[in-house]
Amino acid sequence: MTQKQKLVVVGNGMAGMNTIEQLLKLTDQYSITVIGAEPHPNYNRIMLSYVLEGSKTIDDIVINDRAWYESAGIHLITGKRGTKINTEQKTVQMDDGSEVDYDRLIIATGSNPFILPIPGSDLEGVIGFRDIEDCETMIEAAAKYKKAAVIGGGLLGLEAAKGLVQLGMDVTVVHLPDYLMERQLDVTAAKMLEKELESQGIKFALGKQTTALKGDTRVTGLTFTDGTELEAELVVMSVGIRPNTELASNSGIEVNRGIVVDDYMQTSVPDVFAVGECTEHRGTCYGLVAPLFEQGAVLAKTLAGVETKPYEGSICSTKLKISGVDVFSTGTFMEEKQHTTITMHDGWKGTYKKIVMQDNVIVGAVLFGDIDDSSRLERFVKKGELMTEELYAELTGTGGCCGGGAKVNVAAELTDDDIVCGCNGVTKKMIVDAVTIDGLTTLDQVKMKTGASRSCGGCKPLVEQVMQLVLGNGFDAEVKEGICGCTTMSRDEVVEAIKQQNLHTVAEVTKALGWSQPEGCSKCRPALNYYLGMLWPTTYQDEPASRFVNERMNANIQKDGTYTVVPRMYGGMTTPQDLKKIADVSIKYNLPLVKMTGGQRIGMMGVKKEDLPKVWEELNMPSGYAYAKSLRTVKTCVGSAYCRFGTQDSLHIGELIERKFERVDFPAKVKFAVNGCPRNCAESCTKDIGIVGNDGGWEIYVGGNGGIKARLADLLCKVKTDEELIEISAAVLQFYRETAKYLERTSDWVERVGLDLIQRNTVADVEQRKQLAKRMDIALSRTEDPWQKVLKDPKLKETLFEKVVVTKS
Ligand SMILES: Cc1cc2nc3c(=O)[nH]c(=O)nc-3n(C[C@H](O)[C@H](O)[C@H](O)COP(=O)(O)OP(=O)(O)OC[C@H]3O[C@@H](n4cnc5c(N)ncnc54)[C@H](O)[C@@H]3O)c2cc1C
Ligand SMILES: NC(=O)c1ccc[n+]([C@@H]2O[C@H](COP(=O)([O-])OP(=O)(O)OC[C@H]3O[C@@H](n4cnc5c(N)ncnc54)[C@H](O)[C@@H]3O)[C@@H](O)[C@H]2O)c1
Ligand code: SF4
Ligand code: FES
Repeated sequence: MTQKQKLVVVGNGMAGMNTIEQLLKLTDQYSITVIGAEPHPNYNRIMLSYVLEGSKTIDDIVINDRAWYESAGIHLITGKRGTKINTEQKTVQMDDGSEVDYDRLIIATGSNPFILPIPGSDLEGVIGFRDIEDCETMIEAAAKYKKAAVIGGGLLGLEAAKGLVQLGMDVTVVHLPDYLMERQLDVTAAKMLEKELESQGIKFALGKQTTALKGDTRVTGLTFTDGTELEAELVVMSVGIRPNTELASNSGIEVNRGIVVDDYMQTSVPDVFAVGECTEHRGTCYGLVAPLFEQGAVLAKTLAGVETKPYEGSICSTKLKISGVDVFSTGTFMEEKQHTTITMHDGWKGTYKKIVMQDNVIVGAVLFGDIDDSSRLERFVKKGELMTEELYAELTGTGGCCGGGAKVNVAAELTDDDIVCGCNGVTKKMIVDAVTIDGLTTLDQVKMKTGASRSCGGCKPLVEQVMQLVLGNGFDAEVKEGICGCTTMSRDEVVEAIKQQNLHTVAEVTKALGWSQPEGCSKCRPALNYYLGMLWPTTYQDEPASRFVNERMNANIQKDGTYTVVPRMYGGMTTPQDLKKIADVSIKYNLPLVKMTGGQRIGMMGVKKEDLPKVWEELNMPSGYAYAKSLRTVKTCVGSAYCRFGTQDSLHIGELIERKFERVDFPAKVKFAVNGCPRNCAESCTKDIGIVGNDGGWEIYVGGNGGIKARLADLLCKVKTDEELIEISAAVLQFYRETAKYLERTSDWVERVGLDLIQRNTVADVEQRKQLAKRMDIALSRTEDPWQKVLKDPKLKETLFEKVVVTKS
């Protein structure tokens, strides 16, 4: 067997990983290692704007999760920075001193936000907006502070400002020129944009140059050259980016503004390539994904030894991702002497269109208010389309017997090679083939197969139009919710098919049910693993590779790559002996923080991965499952044992419940609370199951949630005895296991299936209730403490937790 060549990528971002995805489609000749400075797997940086404004979560924006790297055989090193390349010996050194050797190397280190070198720029509360950490800092600041300033009214600054307004902050955008987005818009469009954004709550300070930031430790305000000042407790700098060239320049690789590359993304040093925002190609550094993915396509082919056209540079188009604001710009948008323009400005409707031509060739455009023509204009600019009478009539809506007006079917007009999704280089033919050859019928499937609409999402309407063109009435944009893009089947259809066809592994399911990609994806694999375990509780062999990283590691990974260990404390109770053990282990392993959790137990933060098994062994306490879709905590009040108001023994019942239902898998995490009386000190109303003592027995509440979407629990029933309480709790939990969608919290589940159905099955129909409770007991009979399981299995311990020391061979 020939030895695979070693390919190392420094930079686990959008350009580097897109190149690797494209490379894997062409060849398996490389053994790949990826070094990423951030603690996360590869995520969609573009979507950070949506995370900030609250419409997406961090989980939603992960492009390739850790399971993807594992299944692609890629060695992923996160939380480490490449510091120096020895181009003679072909090694990359990392900031912890370890090394990795390469045959070929890709530098994909992206950019750094430019921070204005003015007094006060190092104060607390002054940040750029580039990564998850910045996003989290802003979200935290918005919870504590009121006034924010965003310096720089470009794409990033405006999206940041909108996000902060959504988070409730009073936001002023401070911009140097006297109109916004001057790098993408002309004055007319920029003024229309300003007006629209003002109506959405953003304030503007235009034509202002910041001289200093004020404050002792935390920023309190800005001062400007004209002597005026602005109060701000958070300052976001979005005044442009600088290619991150540090690694290359430390290593003797030619750097100008960016890392200098040729038309095949080769740097000045043999076998060292660069891609993405860190590069400079023919004198240009790019700051949008579409050009970076075009570079990646050329580089992937070069590395795979597949013939490729050279990369000759890109024409950029931009769209602002703020809902309710349609603005687009492509190519040359500011006319000069040599240009002619067509301009249409409708002040009443709030629309603006400008098309710029040179020698009759369309070279650029700006649209505001109505951007339906954006894809066509982008295409015309890329192709250098000539303006004709017909085209003029179409674009201005002035031609035809009815005075124009009829919308052109853009999808029909596209040629096979026309790009539909600029971000991902997806052509019309690729989408048509996905529908006609692969038989795909939903947008999610086409997105999964081709990548179309996976990044900024701006092309979604056009992708749908192309699908509509091919499928006609067979295309329904509002199709039923499939469990992911690998299938059109809903959760219920999948579960039913697993039962009917007696399927027992994830691979069997994806094969038998015709998944579009046999290995599944990060969305469906964990779901199938759960459904299979729920349906075949005594025989199913859990597939750890199909679980999220926290569940595979049995601990919660934190943003610096260390883990949190939370031992079980039944009913929120502990002993002096256990407390001493926690203290001793925390001191021994030098843990930076020991924290009381919201669920009445203790979190030991900052445990190194390789120390996890030792910590578990020395604690010798059961896992608290703080990382799992399982029973988390049973919060209790002191109840009748100690409280003078208490009528019921909440401590006893809380402990009983936690011991009974721990360890079994649920569709999502489950939290309980037990209270000794209706004063409700342990807050039953926001728990998945809340139990409240009353004089004659207990009240059981379901579907509460105190998290992102708060919901008060509904009263399910009142019972008299502890036995009834336990049996109904078991029946509710099992009914939830059997009918909820994977990741659906009880709060959403109760609203979807209805309290009535839950009451009928778990309270009214006693026989059904007993059957459910029995099935819960069967599921519970197979559980085992996961920490002990690892400790008993040296091989598992080694694969999951031994420190990977990368040495030069
Ligand atoms: C909030 C936001 C919104 C955006 N919206 C859009 C949009 O709508 N449309 C669009 O086209 N573009 C958008 N962009 C720009 C787009 O995200 C970037 O063009 C793209 O991410 C650049 O890809 P890259 O791989 O070159 O760099 P990055 O994605 O930044 O990846 C570089 C990675 O390398 C890591 N790294 C750096 N140095 C080292 C080292 N020495 N060792 C190891 N790792 C290292 C970094 O930590 C980073 O994870 C947006 C950017 C932001 C921040
Ligand atoms: N929707 C999108 O396509 C999108 C969204 C976010 C970010 N991005 C990309 O991220 C990168 C960073 O975005 P950006 O907006 O920071 O860069 P940018 O260079 O596009 O805009 C920076 C803006 O800051 C202004 N500025 C410069 N110095 C200033 C000062 N001292 N005071 C006030 N204003 C000043 C500039 O005039 C400019 O308009 C860009 O490459 C951008 O294309 C794209
Ligand atoms: S809920 Fe009732 S019993 Fe429990 S601590 Fe509060 S007052 Fe006492
Ligand atoms: S154009 Fe951005 S995802 Fe398609």
